[in-house]
Amino acid sequence: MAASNGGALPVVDLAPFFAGDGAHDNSARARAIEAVRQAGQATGFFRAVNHGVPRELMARALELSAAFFALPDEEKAKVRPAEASSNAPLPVGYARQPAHSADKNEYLLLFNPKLLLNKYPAEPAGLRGALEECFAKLTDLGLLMQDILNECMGLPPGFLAEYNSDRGFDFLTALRYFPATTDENNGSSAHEDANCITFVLQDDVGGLEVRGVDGRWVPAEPVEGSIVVNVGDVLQVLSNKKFKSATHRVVRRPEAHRHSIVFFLNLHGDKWVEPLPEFAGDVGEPPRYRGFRYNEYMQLRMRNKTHPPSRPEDVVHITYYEI
Ligand SMILES: O=C(O)CCC(=O)C(=O)O
Ligand SMILES: [Fe+2]
Repeated sequence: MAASNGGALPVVDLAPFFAGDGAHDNSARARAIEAVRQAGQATGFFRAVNHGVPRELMARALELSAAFFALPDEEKAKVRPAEASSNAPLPVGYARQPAHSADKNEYLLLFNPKLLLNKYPAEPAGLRGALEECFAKLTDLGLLMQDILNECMGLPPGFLAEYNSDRGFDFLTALRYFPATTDENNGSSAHEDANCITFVLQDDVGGLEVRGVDGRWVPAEPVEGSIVVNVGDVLQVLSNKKFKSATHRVVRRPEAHRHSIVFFLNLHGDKWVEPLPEFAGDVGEPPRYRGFRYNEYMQLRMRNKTHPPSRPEDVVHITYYEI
């Protein structure tokens, strides 16, 4: 059996971006930026190490999240989203994919804790704190990665930071995937993420896969302490498809629940998204997408989940805006 060494994904060492050893090592910095550029243009997927999120926090959050999902359904139902309309861009709290969905998982969704929109489980003690700490650390990592991608894309310094300066739409999900059955193992169907940049923390079960440049599925195996990073649709559109929104899926494994914590560095719903002139008119390339207001796309994507179309071709992807 092949070793699960995670060797298939490019590894990006972010140590030179943090204070301490190597912080002023410009060649290490340049290597990391080049590795992100190559991965971003090839598959949109890579693995980050020395990313500034403490290992202990990652392990603790995954363990507490597993303890929450192991609670009886009645307990979990206490944090179901309120029926009445909420100010949150997506329903917060606990949800299980609808029975008719091909995706077999359940999750807890939260927005930036500072917005006071979230619903937290009372149990297990410590889960709320761990998820809030993860949220803060992953936001910091998201902003760093956004600056790195800004440089990879050759944009003016601080361009993406200014374009995406509102942190009101970022969200985090803690997920549990059910064990595969004898006839079915879909955990999360092949998709691209709608947002800007996604980070995945996972337990040791495995099952996350990314579509390689040759179209084959490559496992993003768990490697303790590392974080899987992927580029989302917003950056694919801004870069006029020079940077790839990673196609990925989760395949369930038999005999084990899988847990992950996924952070989505997002974009405010009011923002307009279209190919930047640097990747279109300025370089004589036709725009590959028409412009759209981001919230329109997010709501269409949410509808895919709540009202899955019977014909797969009716599921909305970023191709919906393709010219
Ligand atoms: O759970 C994972 O590893 C990935 C989940 C995912 O792709 C998503 O929520 O968009
Ligand atoms: Fe995803």
